[in-house]
Amino acid sequence: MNIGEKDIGGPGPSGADTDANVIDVTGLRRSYGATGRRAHARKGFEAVRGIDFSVGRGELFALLGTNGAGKTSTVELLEGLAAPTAGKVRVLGHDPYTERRKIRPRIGVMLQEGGFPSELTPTETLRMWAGCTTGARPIDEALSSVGLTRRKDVRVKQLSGGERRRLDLALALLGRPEVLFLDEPTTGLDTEARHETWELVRDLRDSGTTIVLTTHYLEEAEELADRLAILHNGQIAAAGQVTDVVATHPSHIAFDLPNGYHLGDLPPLESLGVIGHETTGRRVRLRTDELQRAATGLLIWAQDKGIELHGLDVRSASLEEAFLEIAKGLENA
Ligand SMILES: Nc1ncnc2c1ncn2[C@@H]1O[C@H](COP(=O)(O)OP(=O)(O)OP(=O)(O)O)[C@@H](O)[C@H]1O
Repeated sequence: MNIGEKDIGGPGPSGADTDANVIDVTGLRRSYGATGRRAHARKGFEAVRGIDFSVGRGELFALLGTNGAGKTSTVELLEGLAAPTAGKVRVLGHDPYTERRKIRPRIGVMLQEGGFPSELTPTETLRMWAGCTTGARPIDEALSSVGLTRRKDVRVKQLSGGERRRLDLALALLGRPEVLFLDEPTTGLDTEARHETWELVRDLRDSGTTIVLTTHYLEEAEELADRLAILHNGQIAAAGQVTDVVATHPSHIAFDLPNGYHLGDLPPLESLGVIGHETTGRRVRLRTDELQRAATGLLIWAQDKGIELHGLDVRSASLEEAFLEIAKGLENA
């Protein structure tokens, strides 16, 4: 069976949730080491500082952030592994901490480190896990859904890093979760294994599973996320669809200035909507919020002069550039 087939990711048993939102987070805070006693009250360290977001049914929502931004601290609250210091979390209409027994059978969690016994085979590992999973899928189906059928009787210690991550995913999917939490699912994988995992995740989303993904890889969020939030120092620095987050940052045009021409020979840069430029040797880089206007003006100029712009590169900001600018802006704030 393929992971994309409808019966694995689709909504499971119905619960208290009737809204379109599967996850709702309001004013969420989490502190470590705080004590509540008045006489010796200690504030502790606040890792999550009042965040709000929601995730709709069937959406793939990515939480991005630098090291220590508060991603894991947030996701643990969604998974019901800890209680918030303040604010509210609802997953499938329930408080994931106080009503964990209600939501646990309906969520799947892929942690950063699976840590299963290395002497067992994937089949044995899944069988052991199935024993404590409500409504577990057949083991062979779970193995084939992540492409591990051929490796099902090899010891875990002999699996590659990518195969182990796929076994992690198979465990998270064993109970046919409605909501899946993926904590850095491709860290340490090579490019090919990463792309294979992306295919599996896309199939799951297409089959209706709601997915919360944390990742360091901006390209991963760009490839997979319907919406994302960038966390920085426990707060949301930017949020929305990838195109929204990227659209607030300048696009780039780069080209080699033809021999015999100088920067001053170009049309006035402000008239092209250029907001910044730099040159390295003959290479010119322009920044603009009006990519079409700037590119058109430049190309018309080149055509009129009868010259070819070698090495021409015209592109919108990438998520990585937007992310770096947001982080830099916050550091300087
Ligand atoms: N148990 C803890 N006690 C005290 N501080 C903690 C604890 N766990 C995390 N922190 C701190 O809270 C902050 C947020 O950590 P968190 O692990 O949530 O970040 P993250 O975004 O997941 O980082 P990474 O990408 O490195 O995994 C960090 O400064 C971290 O040192």
